[in-house]
Amino acid sequence: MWKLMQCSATRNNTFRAIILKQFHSSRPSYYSNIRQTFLHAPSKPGASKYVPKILPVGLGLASGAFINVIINRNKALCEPKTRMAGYRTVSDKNLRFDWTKFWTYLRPHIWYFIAAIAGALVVAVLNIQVPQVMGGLINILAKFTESKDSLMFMSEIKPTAFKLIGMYVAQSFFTFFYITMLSNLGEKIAYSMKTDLFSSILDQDIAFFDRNRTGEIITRLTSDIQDFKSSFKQTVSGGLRAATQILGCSVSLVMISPEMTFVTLLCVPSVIAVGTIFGSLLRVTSRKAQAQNDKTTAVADEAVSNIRTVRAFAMEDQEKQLFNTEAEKGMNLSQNLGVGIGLFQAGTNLFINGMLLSTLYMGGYLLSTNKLSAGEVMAYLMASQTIQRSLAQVSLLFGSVIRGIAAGSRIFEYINMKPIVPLKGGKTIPDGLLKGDIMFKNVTFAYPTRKQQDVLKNFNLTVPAGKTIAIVGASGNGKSTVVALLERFYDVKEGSITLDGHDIRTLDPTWLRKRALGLISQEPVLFGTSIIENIRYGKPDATDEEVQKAAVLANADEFITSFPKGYNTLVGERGVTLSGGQKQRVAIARALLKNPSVLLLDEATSALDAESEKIVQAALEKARTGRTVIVIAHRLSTIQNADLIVVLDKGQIVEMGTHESLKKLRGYYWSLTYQQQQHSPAG
Ligand SMILES: Nc1ncnc2c1ncn2[C@@H]1O[C@H](COP(=O)(O)OP(=O)(O)OP(=O)(O)O)[C@@H](O)[C@H]1O
Repeated sequence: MWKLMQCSATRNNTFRAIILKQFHSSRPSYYSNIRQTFLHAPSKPGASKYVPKILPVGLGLASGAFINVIINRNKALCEPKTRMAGYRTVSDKNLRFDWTKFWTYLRPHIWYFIAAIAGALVVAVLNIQVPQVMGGLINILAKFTESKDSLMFMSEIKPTAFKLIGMYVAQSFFTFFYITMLSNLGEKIAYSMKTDLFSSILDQDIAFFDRNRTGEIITRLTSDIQDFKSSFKQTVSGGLRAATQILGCSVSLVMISPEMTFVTLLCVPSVIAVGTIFGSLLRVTSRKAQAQNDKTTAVADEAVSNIRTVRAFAMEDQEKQLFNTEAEKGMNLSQNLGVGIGLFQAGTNLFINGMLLSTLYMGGYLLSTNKLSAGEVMAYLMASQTIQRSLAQVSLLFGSVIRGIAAGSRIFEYINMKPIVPLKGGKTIPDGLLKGDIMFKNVTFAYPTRKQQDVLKNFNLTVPAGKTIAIVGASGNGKSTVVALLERFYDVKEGSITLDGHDIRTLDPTWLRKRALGLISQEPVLFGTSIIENIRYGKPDATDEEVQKAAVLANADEFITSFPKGYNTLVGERGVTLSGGQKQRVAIARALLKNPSVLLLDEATSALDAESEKIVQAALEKARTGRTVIVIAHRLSTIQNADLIVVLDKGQIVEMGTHESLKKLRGYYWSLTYQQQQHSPAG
């Protein structure tokens, strides 16, 4: 060591400066990679102040979790009860990554992939060669530290310096090249997966949406796609580079000094072991933190989208408290992650410094015994550092791969999911021939999410074309279910439903919904665009005149034209800037625009006040002409003109007749509904 110091002192400071510069410059990007690998979100300024600097990671994570449990348990005992965050955490355990499917996304862009790999390999090969050329440069520097012949120095150093410059320029160019290729590839794959995923989600059965929360579905479209994309890019670029560099630099090390290589190799297994253990510990914490972030987002999402209910119940404080609790859990997990990352970085730092010192010591010894030149020691240092960095990167990539595979599995789960009721395919009835005869034959049905409970049992109903049938009954007796089955939102368990004698399962569902049926429900939801766009949703190719005609039929034209912007008035999110009656009339116009043969009115006026109901009712009266109509109703006023009234109880028809005949019958369920309505202002 002493000899090495003497050597360094006499040969000037250049050698030391170059070594230290190389050593330090390598670390910022390396550490930012670590953070990128384990943290999904960019680091928060100031977050590190919470992180204790030295703690064994297991102890840190475990004690953090223990303290959290104690704090949360005490809090739970003291805090007032508020709604639960009710967010279903999906287990990834049974999901499998579909490699065949992945290949179908990769195959069309295979040239980008090959180009990216080639570029990354060139960069890796250059990285391997740079230490050797740098070593040559150091040898020339060392040679001229004592002799002051600058002309000679310039001529000797020129070829090596130019070679090095050329290599650095080539390295920059190929780095740019492979990152661009990889970025294009990643974006193209992510785009295809995202659009396929969205398309698959929209194709799913309604039962799928009964089972899964909107927040969870959206997470797959956003953060899972993002995770998969970044993991893919990181794995291809980092993995390839790391593997090539480890291999290439190992060869260089052996060529420079087999003795020193042996000493270095002794450390490799421990580096891999520690890296892997840390990697998996941090990965688990990272996944927990990410899941907790999703949960926090879901709480915020529900509070914001239900702001009117929150305000009406003065629940702002409770919502804030719920959000704070979930956000705090997220913060605690992220802090644990921070402790782990801190320890990992500190440990890596210590290890790299130790390696540097021992290589210097050993290198100095070999230098003093003339077995190695200063340039060779320098080349050795650079190559061994490249290997250390690459090894650390491989262990970090391991976490990224696991995360990417988990995200990919979740994405493919939805993409590969086939709906029971397909959107398209089947017979259609030509326009002129469609009459609108409907028949339910011995229909038994249970919702897929509650298979044990038959909502309809041996349900039989005939609705002749052009007639109006009203279905009444107490709440929860299956009235809306009749409409849902006709729309084929679900398929019947037993029996069949026919339209003009055709089982609806043999008809094209898109044609059925687009052309044959028009559904108007109790709480119509509009899209946050203009009134004209909302009405045109019923028939995208409708002219402005057709839209206006439908609005006139729905008694909507008058109020629409009274707005300063008329049909171009924006209705706000879900139509929030329109009154209930106005929204309903826009929805009626939207349904009438497609000129359906069968009109399904699922309590279409029950959410309205008496005045609005009268206006909407008048609109519906006009719309009924020449159509088969099924009315689901609570109020007698809505069914006075029905040709037949059916009383439903626990999924079975218990009474059937005209308005007058049923009034006389006074069956239990009918009289219940009847009496209720007689005493209500709208009845
Ligand atoms: N998507 C669903 N998944 C599971 N069960 C459901 C679903 N929708 C309704 N149900 C159940 O089916 C039964 C019938 O519901 P349905 O909505 O048809 O009743 P309804 O007579 O229209 O009631 P209301 O007059 O209150 O609207 C109820 O017990 C209800 O809880």
